[in-house]
Amino acid sequence: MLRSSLLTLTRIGSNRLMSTAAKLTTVEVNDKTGIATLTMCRPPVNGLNLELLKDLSQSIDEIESNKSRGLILTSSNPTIFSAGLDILEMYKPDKERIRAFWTSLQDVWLALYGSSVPTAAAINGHSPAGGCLLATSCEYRVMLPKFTIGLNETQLGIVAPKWFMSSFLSVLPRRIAERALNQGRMFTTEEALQVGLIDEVANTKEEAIEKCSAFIGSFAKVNPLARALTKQQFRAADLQQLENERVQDLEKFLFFVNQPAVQKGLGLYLESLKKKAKN
Ligand SMILES: CCCCCC/C=C\CC(=O)SCCNC(=O)CCNC(=O)[C@H](O)C(C)(C)COP(=O)(O)OP(=O)(O)OC[C@H]1O[C@@H](n2cnc3c(N)ncnc32)[C@H](O)[C@@H]1OP(=O)(O)O
Repeated sequence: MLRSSLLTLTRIGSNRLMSTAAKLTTVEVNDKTGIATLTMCRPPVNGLNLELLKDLSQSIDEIESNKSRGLILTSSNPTIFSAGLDILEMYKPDKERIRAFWTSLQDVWLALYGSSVPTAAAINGHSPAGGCLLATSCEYRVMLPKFTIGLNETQLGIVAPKWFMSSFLSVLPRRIAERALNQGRMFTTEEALQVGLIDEVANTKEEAIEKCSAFIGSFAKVNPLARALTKQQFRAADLQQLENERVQDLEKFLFFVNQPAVQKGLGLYLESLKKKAKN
């Protein structure tokens, strides 16, 4: 792969840092455990724009092909895991770019939810909407206290697609998932633990990464192929559904996002975020 040949390798202690210039993600492989930490680093809030999504896809592919023992997804921002989709991509969108944006989001979900390696999210900050999608696409979640996580789309007047729901439903009981989605509910760390949206709480990012590593380490004595095929069988129907409906899903998104009422709602929401940021 072209990107692999451009890859620069730097050593930090027992970790190999794999990254290219101007990237919005870094991948660090721990030499002792063989586990890769994939860090999102797009200031100010890790908003998922086209470039970050492309970087995430490439990094996930890289981790798969480098035969890492597992993948831990986290953020370089100390208070935000990811603010979800970058609303600026959807507000007054550019025709070509928004197609590429949604297609890249589909790619990231297919790669992460369907990844053959064990995956865990060290959720070191707020994780609304698309951030929650990434976290629930992983097999295990460890979150720091005093943050929030959830699919808040209905609060913005938009609808989470079926595949967002698949990830959510792979973690939560149907009744809780349905109510939370309908309400656009954001869970505090404590509430998320109580309902099972996250698996553990950690006090620091380092501790969260350790707990994620311990989860991945729990597969050490399991045959990797048997584990990967078992995971993929569990997730096959969800993955296949999006694979089969990718084009329709894109067209549905484009139709919906271009509705004047949706544009108006996104504009107002952006304004409220900006006002809040100023105060
Ligand atoms: C339309 C068709 C169907 C689509 C289906 C799928 C749809 C959506 C999935 C999504 O992911 S939509 C995005 C949902 N995300 C949110 O609602 C989160 C909004 N953000 C926040 O709640 C907060 O920013 C935060 C993440 C809790 C962080 O708070 P903090 O106080 O630390 O930072 P702020 O001051 O609020 O923000 C700083 C800066 O970032 C801008 N910003 C924040 N979030 C977004 C975002 N998602 N997209 C674009 N920009 C964002 C915010 O406006 C500030 O900007 P400036 O004023 O500094 O320019």
